[in-house]
Amino acid sequence: MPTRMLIVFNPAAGARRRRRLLAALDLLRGLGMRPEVADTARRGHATDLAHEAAAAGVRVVVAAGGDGTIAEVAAGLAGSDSALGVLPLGTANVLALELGLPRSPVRAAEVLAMGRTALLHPGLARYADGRELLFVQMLGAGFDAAVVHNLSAPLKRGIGKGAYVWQTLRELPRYPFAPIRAVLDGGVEEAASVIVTKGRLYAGRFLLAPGADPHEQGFHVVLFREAGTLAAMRYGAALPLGLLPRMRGVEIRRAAELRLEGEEVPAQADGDAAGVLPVAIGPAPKPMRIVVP
Ligand SMILES: Nc1ncnc2c1ncn2[C@@H]1O[C@H](COP(=O)(O)OP(=O)(O)OP(=O)(O)O)[C@@H](O)[C@H]1O
Repeated sequence: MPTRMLIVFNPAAGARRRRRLLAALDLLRGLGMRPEVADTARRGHATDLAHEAAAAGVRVVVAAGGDGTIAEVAAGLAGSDSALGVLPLGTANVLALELGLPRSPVRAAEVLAMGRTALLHPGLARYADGRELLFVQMLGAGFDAAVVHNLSAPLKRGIGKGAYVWQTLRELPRYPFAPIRAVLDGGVEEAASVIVTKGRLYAGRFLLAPGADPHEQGFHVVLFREAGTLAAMRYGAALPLGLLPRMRGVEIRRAAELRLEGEEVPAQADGDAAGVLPVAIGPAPKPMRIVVP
């Protein structure tokens, strides 16, 4: 009989994460479950591990890490019947917050043990060179992607979310704000930065797109119209106050498919660097199941 659950663990962030994983494992074993654990050895490894597990008929493959690990596991499960589980051990854990998953590893393990699933509709980004990238929460182009591209991994491990604040301050005076053309199914838009999102939240529990829902099809496209350091500072200050969606110069459109174009504009997907524009965005060929509370 195939294993019912594989936990794909990203050990890159050190000892504290391992302790949280062990707490979750204790709970699952106490309930008589025998999950297997596989550590990732490199970027992208979680996709291979998840793909092999799905091919072997593993019922639930759990991403134990942050949003990047979740996206990698989801990419490996795409098109299969295996469900995606989440143990939130990352820095921002946006998808976990979006789905209402508990932060405590023991409580999150209880959710996994219950095994209730819902449909998730990931997005698929297609690049000019034919490369495809699956994302579960968002794809950003412009300023926030520049922050992600230049973020120091050791600093992120050391001070967590503070690393984003630090890198934002470094990017503010130097990011060139090249214009972005967003070709939505309803028309063409211009913006300085764009975040294409499946969910409501951003950078943790901050509100970005109030009407979005990862269980539904389609995307909310957040357009940041104003370019420049001052505008980016205003947007950054509004985010933790929950005011971003109502800011002057911020507009939200809905789209089933879209294309983002721009000269040397960086992109990020689910918090990891994701190449440069142009990129075409649409739904993944098949929705997937995700374990939810
Ligand atoms: N063994 C490894 N060594 C180095 N990098 C790895 C390893 N395993 C995974 N990674 C990479 O680390 C990146 C970040 O990991 P992850 O998303 O789990 O945590 P995070 O970035 O702290 O969390 P969040 O995305 O929620 O902020 C992933 O995109 C993944 O590609």
